[in-house]
Amino acid sequence: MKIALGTDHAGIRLKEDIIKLITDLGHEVEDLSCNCETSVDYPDYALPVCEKVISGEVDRGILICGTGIGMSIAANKVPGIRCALTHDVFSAKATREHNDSNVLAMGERVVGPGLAAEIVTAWLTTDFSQGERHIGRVSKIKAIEDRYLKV
Ligand SMILES: O=C(CO)[C@H](O)[C@H](O)[C@H](O)COP(=O)(O)O
Repeated sequence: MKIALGTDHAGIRLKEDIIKLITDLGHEVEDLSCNCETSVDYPDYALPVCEKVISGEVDRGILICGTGIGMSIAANKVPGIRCALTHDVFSAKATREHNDSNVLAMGERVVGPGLAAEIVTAWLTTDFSQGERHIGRVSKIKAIEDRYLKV
């Protein structure tokens, strides 16, 4: 798969480890993160990653900020993005199986590099279950987007 990665200044320290991990798992990384530790604004890094996912240029996106919260809020404003803010391995698997999440958000101030690696590995190696109930629920998320896009 092709994975777009975006971090702000508060997620930058996890970046190199995550790039190496994704590459070691056999995937390609497009790094759209900030390049420095000066303060930047997370929506500016969430949006390009989400646009790549929506356009199909990449298969999935990973976003890292201090808590993962700002990135996930911004990402979930983009129609078609199902961004999961995830800080444990169980949820990383569940959100792929149940929600078919296409973006993962994590907080560098919340998880250490070891747990972050386990979360990313679980998220990248788990498929959507294709269960009928899950397909129906994901369709209902799309219906909510469609409703508000018409306004
Ligand atoms: O949006 C966030 C918090 O919900 C992100 O974690 C940001 O990275 C964080 O707000 C950055 O904080 P800073 O004090 O500007 O470093």
